[in-house]
Amino acid sequence: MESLTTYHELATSEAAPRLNEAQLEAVTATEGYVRVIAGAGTGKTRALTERFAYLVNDLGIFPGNILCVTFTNKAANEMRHRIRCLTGDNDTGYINTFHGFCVSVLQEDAHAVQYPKSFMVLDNVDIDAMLQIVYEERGLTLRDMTFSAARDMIEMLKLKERPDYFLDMLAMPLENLHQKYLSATEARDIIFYGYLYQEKKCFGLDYNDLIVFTLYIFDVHEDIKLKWQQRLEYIMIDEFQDIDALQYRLMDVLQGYHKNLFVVGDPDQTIYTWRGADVRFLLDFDKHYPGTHTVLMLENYRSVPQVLAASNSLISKNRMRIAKNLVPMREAYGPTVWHHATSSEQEAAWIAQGVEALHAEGVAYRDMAVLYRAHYASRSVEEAFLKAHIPHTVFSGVPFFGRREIKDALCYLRLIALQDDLAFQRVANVPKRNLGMRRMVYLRQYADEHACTLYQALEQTLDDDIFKRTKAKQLVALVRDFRASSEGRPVSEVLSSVLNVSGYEQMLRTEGSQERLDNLAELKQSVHEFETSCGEEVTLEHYLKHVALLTNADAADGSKDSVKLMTIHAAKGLEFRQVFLCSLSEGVLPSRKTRTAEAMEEERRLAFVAFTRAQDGLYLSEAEGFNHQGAARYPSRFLLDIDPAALEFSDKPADDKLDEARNAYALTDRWIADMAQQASHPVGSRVRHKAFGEGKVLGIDEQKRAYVIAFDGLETPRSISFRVKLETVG
Ligand SMILES: Nc1ncnc2c1ncn2[C@@H]1O[C@H](COP(=O)(O)OP(=O)(O)OP(=O)(O)O)[C@@H](O)[C@H]1O
Repeated sequence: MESLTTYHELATSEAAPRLNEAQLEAVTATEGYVRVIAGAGTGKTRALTERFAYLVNDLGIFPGNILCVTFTNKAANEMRHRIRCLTGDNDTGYINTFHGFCVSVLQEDAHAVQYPKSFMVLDNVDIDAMLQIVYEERGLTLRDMTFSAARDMIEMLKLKERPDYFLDMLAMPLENLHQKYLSATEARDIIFYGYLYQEKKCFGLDYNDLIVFTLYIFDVHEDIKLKWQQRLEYIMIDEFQDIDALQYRLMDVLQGYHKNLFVVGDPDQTIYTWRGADVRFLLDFDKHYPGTHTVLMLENYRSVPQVLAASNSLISKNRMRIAKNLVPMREAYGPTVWHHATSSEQEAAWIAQGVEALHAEGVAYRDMAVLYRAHYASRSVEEAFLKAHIPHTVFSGVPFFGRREIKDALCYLRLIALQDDLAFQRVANVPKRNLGMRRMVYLRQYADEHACTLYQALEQTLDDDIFKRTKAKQLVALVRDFRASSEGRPVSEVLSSVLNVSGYEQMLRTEGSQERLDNLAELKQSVHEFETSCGEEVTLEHYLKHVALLTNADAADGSKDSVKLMTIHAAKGLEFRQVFLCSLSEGVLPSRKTRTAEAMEEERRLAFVAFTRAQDGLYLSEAEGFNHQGAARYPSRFLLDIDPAALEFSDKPADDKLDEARNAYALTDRWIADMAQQASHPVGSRVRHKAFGEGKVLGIDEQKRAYVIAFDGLETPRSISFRVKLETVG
């Protein structure tokens, strides 16, 4: 174990960051199955990064033989950067999200399922554009189903009801799939098959497909599977508490040859159950992989003791958990404050004042964050910040990469790289080239008849009369010129140039859309950063696949000195010196949609994730008033979960208000308990009710959670709630 000594020396030397015993163990236990169960802020991410460096620097493993899976692209970028600093190597191997890794597999091996290397990764905006086509073709309206509901439905069908859907995409000829779509009659089927057809037509893959296609290729091509298994000598997975079943399957396949699998997670930070995450994968890891070496990390380096005391007391109220307490390593003082305001406006004003006061004490704006459960909670804070001229950036709402100008710019790049229909439809007439609806219909018909893309249709019909007074020729010339000249050119340069030559930026200048121009500048900057951080040469195709996987949180860079406003989900994995958690009202956090005891615990975990983002100070606030449904607002139960000794108060709510609040929690809890009641008497059985006497169960209303009972002594049947005790008769 010479390397361990070397590493230990390195780890405890002045030059390198110190690692504690548990971290050191996690870093140096490289062989076999290793599970790290660690608390928030205990240095999981640091241990993961150091482990990567240890494998490469000390053990001589090639970065290209290591897969390191992170939860967001932002985390992947950060890790890549940290690892480059540690190893000095530009090749950082496969540090990616599961989806990003699948893109790498498919880029190399999609030919095995007759998909081209240039397949497209679809994001929500692309999916909506496809739905738009389906809705128009089949006369559906948003009243039939909103796009967002349609996207959810497609995802559920793909995951649960029709998990074999991909066979339709792979084995069925395009025309047959088209027919299946045309002959569908129910809205659900029309949307589903219409979408599959659109996807296949442009070789588009959504996030779900990326994993499903990869698994399918591994299933049917033993040689390809073995190649990847052999390549990945070490696999490490961060945020393992939020892994879902498909990702777990993928990981299980990938580790099958070398069997070196390292996972790290915190059961108390599971906040994606609603999206299919299952903490059991972490808890039962040792059962699935016997011989698992488990490391516990509890020493928290992030937060001051006051913040940890509040966090520990909060999460200890969850019943379904393995008890563990975070141990503070910092000694500094820093408050956890509960502020009760009389209105949302006052709450927001208090936050603005707090931010200004901290700023005056020398805290940079970029080191402060305002977190909230739901997007709408940001509005009043934003208004207060505008009034007080506090620089701030909202990382929620319309995602950066979903913004109109960003999507348009990316579609110009796509038009150059792929000439796909979606990109063409989006920007052919932006800026105006006189290629409106009528000419688009003409092109669509031509494309259908000649089985070609819209862009090819335009190329072939350019001299037709219908295009006489248009700028169609300029558009085709633009695409041709850029296609010929873009190879080998940096993507950032192509982007700047196409926005200029196409007249797109000019159009925004004429419109006076400074914010959109600023966003484009930000995009150019992010492309440039990607090029410089990527190491290898970035092609246009490569960049486009990467960007389709980006989410809102990925745009949350730390360069601007502004306060960050984001949802708690977006703040996962991040840390800030000062955290303001606002709108901590019952019905917001916990959300009023909480229907089960499990969901209530997930809400509490969400609050815990928010608390544990804070390094030096945590400010919790809520306001009196009425919620959107017109009911009185109460402080969140999670505030009362906190050990009062860990809190400082700034305007405490009156005691009678708190009593009312406790009554409101009890009501919700009773309702949740009722919802959990199951029917225990089958239809047809005889029962006895304490007031109505004997009767027969006629039916069971699951929706209402009630029996329908014909009592012998009553003329008409009654609905009786599951919650009432009934005796079995006979
Ligand atoms: N051994 C250590 N000594 C000093 N500081 C440390 C040590 N390990 C980690 N830290 C610091 O503690 C903070 C938290 O570390 P890190 O982000 O890796 O935690 P984490 O476990 O991934 O957190 P979370 O799960 O809450 O997102 C960071 O600022 C990191 O630099």
